[in-house]
Amino acid sequence: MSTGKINVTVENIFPLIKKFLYSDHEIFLRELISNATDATSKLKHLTSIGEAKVEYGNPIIEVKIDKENKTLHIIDQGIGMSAEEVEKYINQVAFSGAEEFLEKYKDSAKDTGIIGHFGLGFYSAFMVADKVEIITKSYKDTPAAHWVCDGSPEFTMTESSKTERGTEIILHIAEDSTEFLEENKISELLRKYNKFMPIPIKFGTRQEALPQPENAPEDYKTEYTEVDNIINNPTPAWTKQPSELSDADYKKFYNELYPMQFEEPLFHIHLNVDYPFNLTGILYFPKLSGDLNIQKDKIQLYQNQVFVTDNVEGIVPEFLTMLRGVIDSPDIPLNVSRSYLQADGNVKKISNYITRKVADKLKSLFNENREDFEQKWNDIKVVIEYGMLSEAKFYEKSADFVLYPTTDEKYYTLTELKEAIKDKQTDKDGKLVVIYASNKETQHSYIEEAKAKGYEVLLLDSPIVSHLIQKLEMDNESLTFVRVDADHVDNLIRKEDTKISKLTDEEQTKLKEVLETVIPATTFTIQTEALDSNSAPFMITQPEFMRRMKEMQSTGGGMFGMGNFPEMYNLVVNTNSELASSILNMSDKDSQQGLIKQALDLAKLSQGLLKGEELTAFVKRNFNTLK
Ligand SMILES: Nc1ncnc2c1ncn2[C@@H]1O[C@H](COP(=O)(O)OP(=O)(O)OP(=O)(O)O)[C@@H](O)[C@H]1O
Repeated sequence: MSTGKINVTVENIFPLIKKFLYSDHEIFLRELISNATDATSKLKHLTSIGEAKVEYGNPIIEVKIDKENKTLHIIDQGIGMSAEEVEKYINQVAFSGAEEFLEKYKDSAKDTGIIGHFGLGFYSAFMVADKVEIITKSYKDTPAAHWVCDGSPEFTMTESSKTERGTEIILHIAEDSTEFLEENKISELLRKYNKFMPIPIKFGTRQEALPQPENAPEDYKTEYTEVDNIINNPTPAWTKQPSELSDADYKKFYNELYPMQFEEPLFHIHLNVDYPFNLTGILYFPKLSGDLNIQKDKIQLYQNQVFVTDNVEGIVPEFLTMLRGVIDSPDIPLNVSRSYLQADGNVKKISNYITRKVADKLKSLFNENREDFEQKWNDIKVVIEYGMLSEAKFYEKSADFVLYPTTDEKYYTLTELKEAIKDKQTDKDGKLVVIYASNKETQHSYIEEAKAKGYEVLLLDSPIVSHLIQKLEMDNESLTFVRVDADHVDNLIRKEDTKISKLTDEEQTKLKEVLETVIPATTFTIQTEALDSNSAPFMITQPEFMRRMKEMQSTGGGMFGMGNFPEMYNLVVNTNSELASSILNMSDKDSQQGLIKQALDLAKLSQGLLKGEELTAFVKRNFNTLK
């Protein structure tokens, strides 16, 4: 037996580790299983190159709980270590690594961020155990070693009688960590961190039904056999080549990743690059409904099949964090703070690569089956529009596949749209006016009027659309967007002035005065217009500029302070309508006021603005006229 003192300068760093990593104790299991996996993979490599003259076989890693002795065991069949190697790798490497770690991250460890994803390695065992044993036998012909350390820098090392190759780590779980002796807890951790690790991991056994024999009697009772309970899939879809996978395989993997997600993904993107960085993965475009699973089922980041985090902020461009799937890369630095991550050149390249792949995929989906793409548009548009606004590269590429749907479900690209509307929707200054609606129901009458004039009306209803329109207008000088209810239909596209007014200027002024006695200027700005005599006599509109700025502010951006402004409405009164003349010529003040009130209420009704008490009074008044 030998005893010794581990060469650390900090007398007792265990309490420090516990303190700093309090919330992330659970990562110890991931670290130990990673070591076991590495040891097994190394053996595979050594046997394959003829360096290790032993049978590789079908090694597994076993995790075992011994409740009685309050121990947790992690057993592998990998390369193992000789006593000298334990001395070197554990006493020196692991411990000095831990010390270095502490020195470096003493301060940043307090930040929440990515702290849980450090590779603290073997040392992390002491976060949950007050004594750790290593029983290990090297693949080389050396005696097995037994190392014991109780958390102080002192250790003992003896020879062990272990005969099989590999390493067993025994954790004597500390009083304050007994949750790690619970089967459910360990199961949960294995599912979270080790679901796709490359070596099979056994945790207990399970019953498996034996196949029913041929000619089984009617009252045949299914027989069961006990088999290893393997908790992981060592060859997840992203580690395979796209050519090996069918659509069904991709869907199956989606279910494996998100067992609680019952909706199928719309499509997937297989990522695979090995220069200038290594990255594999599969991203899925989900159907984005308003449910909260969006929050829960996120993109998962792996490092060589070990789960790291599902917070991929900074690695995946923000607009794509709404997607699902996995990214696996050994090149993403995990032991650094978020701000560093954002400045890291490799990480930026990864983010650009993902953006480009997503754009390419969207383009090919559009080219290969436009009809199908159109059907999916409603479910993917928010991600795309967000990408157009936030990533210049994506915006450039998006012109190839972004669609502009009409209220009649016709889908145009921007180029097609310009061509389709250029004859009827060019104004007197040569600008192309794109008319759009944001809600088919509430803007129904406006949409109908615009369509009756032969205009195309787009349906742009996502929450960030006002920002997008603003950007499109900036990039296309000859293009201007206007919502159907921004003005009277005759004014949406200003053509040469050929308006003839029935009323003289004095009559128009007088009409305005009369209207203002009933309709105070604080609620509506009255705008008298000589329009087609068949057009609606009263119409409420919302000027484009103010409305858009307000919308932009409520979704971030726009003009400062605009969000607090009240809604702005105009009341367009058609001076060529019969109603305008009637109002003007009425001698009885009460009847005149009644008529104005009725016309205003009808206009409000069509904009969905007549509510509450006003609506009740309106309905009552109108029933009375039916008596
Ligand atoms: N199960 C094991 N079988 C064989 N060798 C092991 C085993 N566990 C640890 N080792 C050896 O001990 C060394 C130190 O392990 P430790 O986990 O502290 O660091 P690491 O794995 O090198 O790096 P990381 O900090 O990323 O985990 C390993 O590099 C390895 O040589």
